[in-house]
Amino acid sequence: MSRQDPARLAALECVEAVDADGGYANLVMPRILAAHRLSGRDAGFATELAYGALRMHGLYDAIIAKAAGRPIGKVDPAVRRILWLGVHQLLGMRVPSHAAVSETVSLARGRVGVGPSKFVNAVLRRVSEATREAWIARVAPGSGRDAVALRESHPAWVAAELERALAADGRRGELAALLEADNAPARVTLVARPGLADPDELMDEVPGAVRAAYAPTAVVLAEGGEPGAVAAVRERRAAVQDEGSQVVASALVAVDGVQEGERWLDLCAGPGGKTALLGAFAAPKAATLDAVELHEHRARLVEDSVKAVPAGTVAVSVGDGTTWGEPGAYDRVLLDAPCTGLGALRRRPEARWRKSKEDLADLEDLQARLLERALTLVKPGGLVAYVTCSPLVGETHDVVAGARGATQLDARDAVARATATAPDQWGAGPHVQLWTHAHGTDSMFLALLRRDEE
Ligand SMILES: C[S@@+](CC[C@H](N)C(=O)[O-])C[C@H]1O[C@@H](n2cnc3c(N)ncnc32)[C@H](O)[C@@H]1O
Repeated sequence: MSRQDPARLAALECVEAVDADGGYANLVMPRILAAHRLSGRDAGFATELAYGALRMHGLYDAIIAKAAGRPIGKVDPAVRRILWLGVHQLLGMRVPSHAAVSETVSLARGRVGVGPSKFVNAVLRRVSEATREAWIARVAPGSGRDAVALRESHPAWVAAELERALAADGRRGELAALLEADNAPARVTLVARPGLADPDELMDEVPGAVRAAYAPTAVVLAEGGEPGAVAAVRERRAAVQDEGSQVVASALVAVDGVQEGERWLDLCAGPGGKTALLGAFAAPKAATLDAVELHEHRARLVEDSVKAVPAGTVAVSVGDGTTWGEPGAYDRVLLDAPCTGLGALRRRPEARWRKSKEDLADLEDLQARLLERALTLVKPGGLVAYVTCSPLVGETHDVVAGARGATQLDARDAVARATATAPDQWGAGPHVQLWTHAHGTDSMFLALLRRDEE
């Protein structure tokens, strides 16, 4: 039995659990790290290695096939996963070549046997003979969309949809920057829920934490920052939440001025990040918030997320948002619709490989039905915020264009008010589209609709 480096073994177990068994890296990795008793730098190395391999294997498959001189389909999947880890150390991390090759070969010997480990050795030696740039020039030459997609390891259809979304938002020519940003791990951002925690409190507690660029509630942790170590997070007065999510939820509250006792609805609430932020805004105004979620286990997560919000503010229900509720009952409705999540790819290394065009068509239909229901549940004159963490045209512009009985407001004004910025910095309107490469947030879409008076 050859010696195996525990951090590399942990990375391999994560890649296997995700690629072979359909797991989610962010759920399986903490358990694997705990089982190997890895923490600090070793845990960071294992996570960077596993996540990088899971993200970049579209590119790495092309390089492995070239280096091996055979189609990738002819490489045993168990061996291929080990090769991803080796290639990522060689081309995506600053691991010295000899260590990357010898440690990965040891891993292969222990996992798939001596014969395949020799193949791993030969392929990795060949890969180590050229730089990342030289390999890219060989397997993905040119600057066309497919070459950019391969270079940045995105499925071709995803790159095509993102290119279309950029063009629809006046951002032609930004595809490479967007796809590159998807491959950079996101810093952890916290929300200080208004009235429950203060950004200064979070920054005092966490060395190196700084205010985020736009949302006054948002604090960005330094690299390696551990949210579980923050008292306000444990007490649910603060939480991990992307800044883009904070911006769009806050924008719904920034329109019109909130009146005492308003009724609000969060129609797709799980796991409850935006519910808790809205609840924190609602409590001082004696507004109430109904939160609806289709899945029981996710509704329980919503209940947990609102623990620190004053009692009596938020009521959580399990229900189907396409049929739930009392028509005309609400002043403000947040519809944070189920979507492809293609605007949040940096958070989930495997996500880009799990979606298909068929999923997109199903989601577009569901999104349209949920928006129709949201516009039924809001009062005449009331507001609906339609939000997705996807910028795809079919999930954003097309869904909003199909809405009946409502008028679209200029969401840039609401975002500007929520973030103390100028409206014209938020695009051409009337929607607001945040972009990972431009704003450093998830690529969230926001449209604000006012239900027409009868
Ligand atoms: C984008 S997530 C919402 C995220 C949430 N707003 C937050 O900030 O934590 C969409 C949620 O909608 C739920 N969902 C899907 N179909 C639904 C339906 N028909 N009715 C209600 N909820 C639904 C999903 O289970 C998922 O939890």
